[in-house]
Amino acid sequence: MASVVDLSGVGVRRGNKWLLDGITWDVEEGDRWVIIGPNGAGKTTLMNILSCQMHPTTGVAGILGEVLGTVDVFELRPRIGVTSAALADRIPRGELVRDVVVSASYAVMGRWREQYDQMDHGRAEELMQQLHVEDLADRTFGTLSEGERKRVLIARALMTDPELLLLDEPAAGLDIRGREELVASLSELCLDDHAPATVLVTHHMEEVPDGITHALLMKEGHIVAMGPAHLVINDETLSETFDIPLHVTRDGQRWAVRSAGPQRAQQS
Ligand SMILES: Nc1ncnc2c1ncn2[C@@H]1O[C@H](COP(=O)(O)OP(=O)(O)OP(=O)(O)O)[C@@H](O)[C@H]1O
Repeated sequence: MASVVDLSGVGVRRGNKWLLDGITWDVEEGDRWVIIGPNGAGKTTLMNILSCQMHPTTGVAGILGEVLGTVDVFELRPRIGVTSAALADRIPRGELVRDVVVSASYAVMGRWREQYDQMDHGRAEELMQQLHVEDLADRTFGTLSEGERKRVLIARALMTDPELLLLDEPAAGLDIRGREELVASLSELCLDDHAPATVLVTHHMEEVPDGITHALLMKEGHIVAMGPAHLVINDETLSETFDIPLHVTRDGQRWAVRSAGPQRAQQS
């Protein structure tokens, strides 16, 4: 399997602070990673390196076989699909859903005069079906629920057939139904052999979809644990990551976590 991400000793420094420190990590084709960590752990900074929006201060960041700093990032970025809240904010609210998806072919937000061919439209239709938003194709983005928007953005991120898919807190701000529908869509994606290597960031174990193969736990800019998800995610590693005693359970393919502190001890 080829390396999609190959980080070696990556650090990012701003002022006196190391936002990332000594990150050595490989993502291979077919991998589906979840990155878990508390607020301020450095997850978004790491995603900014992966999406070629930021260069490391130290170390070597290999992305899709190229080394950041030695390659034109404008050639690399179209090979990477990204969804994030920051990106969602930049989508014009009056844009039709079908145009939000198809316009990714030209890496534009807000369709103007670009011409798309039948293949582009066919691909957009296929992805809207895959993400269960085909019935929303003629609605404007601004009229969608938060959960619907998130699924449309994933369809858009897949439009260019990326080799790496980055999902930064895809379920943030959703109610339980929205979260469950999104996690179901993400599970389908993660279990699809043809889907690109995927890295998903979340704070919540309940949002980890079926099909995730690996986990990277981080805090204060460094890695606490990483490896196959079923080996890495446990009471000890999660408690260390979040600095609080935690108890994690797995029911079927879904994870759940709760405090293992004094309250729980008193109840039992
Ligand atoms: N340009 C900057 N200068 C100084 N500090 C920064 C800068 N950008 C981010 N930070 C700090 O770096 C740390 C890591 O930020 P980052 O956004 O990567 O964390 P995160 O894990 O994504 O957090 P959250 O879960 O809250 O989104 C935070 O403490 C943040 O305040």
